[in-house]
Amino acid sequence: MATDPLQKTSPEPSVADTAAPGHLVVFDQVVKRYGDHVVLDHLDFTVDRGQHVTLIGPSGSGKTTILRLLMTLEQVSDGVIMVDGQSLTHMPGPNGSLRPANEKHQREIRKKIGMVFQQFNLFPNMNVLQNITEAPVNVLGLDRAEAEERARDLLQLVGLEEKATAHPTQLSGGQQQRVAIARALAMRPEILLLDEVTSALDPELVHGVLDVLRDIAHTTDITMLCVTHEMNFARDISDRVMMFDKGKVIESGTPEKIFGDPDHERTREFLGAVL
Ligand SMILES: Nc1ncnc2c1ncn2[C@@H]1O[C@H](COP(=O)(O)OP(=O)(O)OP(=O)(O)O)[C@@H](O)[C@H]1O
Repeated sequence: MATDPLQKTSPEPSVADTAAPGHLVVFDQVVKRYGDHVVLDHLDFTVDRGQHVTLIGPSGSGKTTILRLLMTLEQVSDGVIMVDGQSLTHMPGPNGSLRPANEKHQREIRKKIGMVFQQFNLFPNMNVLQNITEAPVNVLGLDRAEAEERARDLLQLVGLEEKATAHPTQLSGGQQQRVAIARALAMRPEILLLDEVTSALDPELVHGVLDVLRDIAHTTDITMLCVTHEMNFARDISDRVMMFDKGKVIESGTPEKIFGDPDHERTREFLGAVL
């Protein structure tokens, strides 16, 4: 019988084995600037373990930047990000001081986070199985046989068990994106970041990918942060929807509240344009 692909079977190196109670993700007065352009403006929000949070808002409001900061693809200009009780942005310095986190510190915390991008970013020279096992073997140090078993379970989860030896160019965009989802999950992340994962797909391929993600949202306890323009999907999977404008959360609430009866005029305008 296939094992649950999202169930942890062996202990993996973790920086926070003594996981702090409380919020899994904390943004505390986070500022991100590019030159004079303030993209995130003293942003505060939290995400609890197991929550599914969707970020919506106009183009350029800073949604992708939030995911890229969590993935440490970008660094904060100011403020603190905490993940599972540990600072992603800072580390202890001399004499009890704090200094900006270095790459090694961030790499350990980032093991808790997986991301799926708009462009699938699969390794073109590797087959599907190799794409999924590469990081578990090389980053987590997992035994190859165990990584392959995990990968096959995940291929079943995303409905691609027949494609293990195919190369990315032999797959449709929707299939490639489902491989990318399996690849992110193969690291057994606690947090899954989804950045407009269907935006690059032909319309007829969108449903297959969203169905897989709905399934994951409804059947696992993974925490999700999702940037999407698929409002029905957001409604289906979200515990909370956060509406962004100009680098700030202008309102936040259940999907029923935000999609049904938003408080903010800007939210009504935005939803009027996209729904
Ligand atoms: N590397 C960069 N250098 C300069 N400006 C950047 C960089 N990355 C992002 N920006 C700017 O930051 C702002 C926020 O970008 P971000 O991608 O986070 O927005 P978004 O809300 O995700 O938008 P979209 O819905 O269009 O993806 C934009 O004005 C963008 O041009």
